[in-house]
Amino acid sequence: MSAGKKHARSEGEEQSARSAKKLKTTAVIENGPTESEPRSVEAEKKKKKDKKDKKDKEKKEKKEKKEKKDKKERKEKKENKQLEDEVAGDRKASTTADTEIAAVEPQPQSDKKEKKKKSKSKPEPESSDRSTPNSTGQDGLPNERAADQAPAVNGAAQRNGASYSYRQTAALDAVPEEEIQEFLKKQEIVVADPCGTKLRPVTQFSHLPSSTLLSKKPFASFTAPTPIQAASWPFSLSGRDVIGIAETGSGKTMAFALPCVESLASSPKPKHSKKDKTAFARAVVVSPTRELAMQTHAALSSLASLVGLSAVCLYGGASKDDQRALLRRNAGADIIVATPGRLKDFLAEGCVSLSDVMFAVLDEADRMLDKGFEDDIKLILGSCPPRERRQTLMFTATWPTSVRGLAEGFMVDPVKVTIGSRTRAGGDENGEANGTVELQANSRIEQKVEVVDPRGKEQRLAELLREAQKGSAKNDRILVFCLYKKEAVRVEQFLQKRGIRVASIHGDLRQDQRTRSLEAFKAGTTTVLVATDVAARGLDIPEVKLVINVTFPLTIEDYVHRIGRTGRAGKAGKAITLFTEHDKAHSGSLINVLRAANQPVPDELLKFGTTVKKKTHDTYGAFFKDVDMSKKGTKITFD
Ligand SMILES: Nc1ncnc2c1ncn2[C@@H]1O[C@H](COP(=O)(O)OP(=O)(O)OP(=O)(O)O)[C@@H](O)[C@H]1O
Repeated sequence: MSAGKKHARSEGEEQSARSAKKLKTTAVIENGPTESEPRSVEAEKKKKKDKKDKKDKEKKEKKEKKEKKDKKERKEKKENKQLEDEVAGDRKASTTADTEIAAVEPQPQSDKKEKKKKSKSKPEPESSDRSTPNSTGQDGLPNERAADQAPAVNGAAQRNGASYSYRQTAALDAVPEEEIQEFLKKQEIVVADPCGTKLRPVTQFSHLPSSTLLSKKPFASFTAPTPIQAASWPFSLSGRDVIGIAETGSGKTMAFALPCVESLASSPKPKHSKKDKTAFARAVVVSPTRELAMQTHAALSSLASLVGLSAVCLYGGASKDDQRALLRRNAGADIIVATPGRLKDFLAEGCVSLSDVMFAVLDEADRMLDKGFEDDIKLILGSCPPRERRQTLMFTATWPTSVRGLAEGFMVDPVKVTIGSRTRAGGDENGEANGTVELQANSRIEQKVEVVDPRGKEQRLAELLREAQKGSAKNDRILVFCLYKKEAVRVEQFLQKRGIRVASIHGDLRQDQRTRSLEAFKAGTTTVLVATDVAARGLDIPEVKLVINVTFPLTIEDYVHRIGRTGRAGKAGKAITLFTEHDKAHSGSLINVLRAANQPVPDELLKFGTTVKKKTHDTYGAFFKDVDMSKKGTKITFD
C-alpha cells in the first residue's frame, strides 16, 4: 500500500469516526432529557456536550489549517527546487539550432516576464557567506568579500549561475559625488542602461570588491583602471550584459577578462562523466583573427591561472590533434578563446561543447557581427545556453549602426558603455551618435594624410621609412598596411630590395610563417612589418611608432583599427595615409574622423568631397577572414 493511500484511508477512518460521534451527539440533543432526569443534570449534560462540540470543531479547524500550510510549503519547496535545477543543470539541454534561432529573434515579451519572475523567486545566494571574511565559497576557495562592503547591487544570484555578486565597496561609497561626476566628464564616459541602474565607476583598483583573484594582485603593473574598465566592471561584475565601446589600445581585453574569471571562479564546475571525451568550456571568447585569439588567450590565461582555471586557444592553420590534446590535458578547459572557423569544426566533431557556457565574449564585436562572420556567430552563440542563462559581453572600438540590432538580439538588456567625445560631436545624451561623428580614432595618434599619385605610392613609402628611421630612430617599429595579399608580397619584396629589414603577415602565408613574422617584429629583429588587415584589429605590439597606410582599407572602421596599432595604453603614436583618387569614396568619412580628432585636413583631400557614402564594399568582412590553408577544397579568399 502506498503512503498516499494509507494516508487517504486513515483520513477517511477519522472522518467516519467523527461522523459517528456527531450522530450520537445529535441523537441525544434531539431526544432531549427524559422526564425522570432532574433539570439541572440535563443542563449540565448539554453544557458538557456543547463544550466538547466546540473543542472538536476547533481541533478540526486547526488540523485543516496545518494541512493547508504544509501543502503550501511543499509547493514552494518544489518550485524552488525546479528553479535551482533549471539554473544549474538545464544549460546542458539548451544547445542546438532552435536556441540559435531564438538568440537572434527579438526577445519575446513572455521571455522578459519569465526572466523577471525567475529573478524574483530565485533563492538569494548565501549572502552571509559572501560578506563574511574568510568564509568558504561554493568553489571551496576562501571567500574574501570584505565585511565593509555594501549589500550586493544585483541582489539575487547572477543569472548565469555565478555566485559572485558585485558590491560597491565602502571605499568607493566614500568618494564624494562631485569627484565621480568629474571623472565621468573628464573621461567622457556615457553609460546607457535600459534598466536605469546607477553604478559608480571603479576609479581605483582598491575600489574593487576584494576577491581571491584580486588578492593575487593581477594589476600590480598598472596604476589605475582605464575608463572602459572603470565604467564597465561594476555592470559586468554584476552579471549584466555589456557593450563596451572605447578607443583602440584602451584596455578592453582586461575589461572583459576580469569579470570572466571572477564569474567562473565563483561558480561550481558542472560534473560530467569521466568517460565523456567532450570538452565542456564555461566561457568562450571569439576573436576574428588567429593572432588576436592567441594574444587574448595569453592575457586571459595568466589571469585565470591565478585562481586555478585553465584556458585553451583554438585557431585555424595549426594542428587539430595538438589542440585536441590541449583540451584533454586541461580537463576540458574552463575558458576557450577561439577563431570562429576552428571552433565550428570542433563543435561539429563533438569534441567541444558550449552547453555549459555561462560567459560569452565577442571581441572586436562589430567585426564578428558583420556579414563575413554573422553565420558563424549565430551558430556559436546558438550552441551556448540561451542569452537569459549566460552573460554576453561585446567590446570594440567601432560600432557601426549596421550591427547594433543584431548585437542586441544576442543579449538581454545590455548596458552600453561608451568612452570618447562622440557624444559631444553630434550625439545625444545616450551616447548614440546622430550621424556625423560616431567613429572615433584614438586622440593621441597624430594623423597625416598625403594625397598622392597611385603610381608613386611605393616610392613615397620608401622615402617615409627612411625619414622615420633616421639616426636614433633606426630601430623604431613601423607597420605598413596594404589591402591585398599580392600587394603585400610586392611591397615586401620592394622594401627588401632596398635593404630594409622587413617581414610580412597576410593570409597567403602559412600560420608558422605568420607567427614567425610577428615574433620577429615584436622582438625588433625586423623593424618593418608589411601587413594586410589581418593585423588591423586588436594586436597589441609594444612600441609601434608609426603606421603607414599604403592602400586605404575597405571601410573607415578598418582605418581606425589599423592606425590604432600605435598610440596604445596612453602612449602617443603617428599614422600616415597615402590617399589616391581610387580611394575618393572614403574622403567624407576620413575627413570626419580627422576633424573629430582635431587633426589637419589637407585641401587635396577636401577636393574629393565631404559626403559620407554608404559602406562601399559589400564583401567587407570576407577580406581578412582567416582561411584554414590545411583544408582541402576550400575556396581561398583574398585579403
Ligand atoms: N589599467 C591599465 N593601465 C595601463 N595599461 C593597461 C591597463 N589595462 C590594460 N593595459 C594595457 O594596455 C594595452 C592595450 O590593451 P588592450 O590590448 O586590451 O586594448 P584594446 O582596447 O583591446 O585595443 P584594441 O581596440 O586595439 O583591441 C595592453 O598592453 C594592456 O596590457
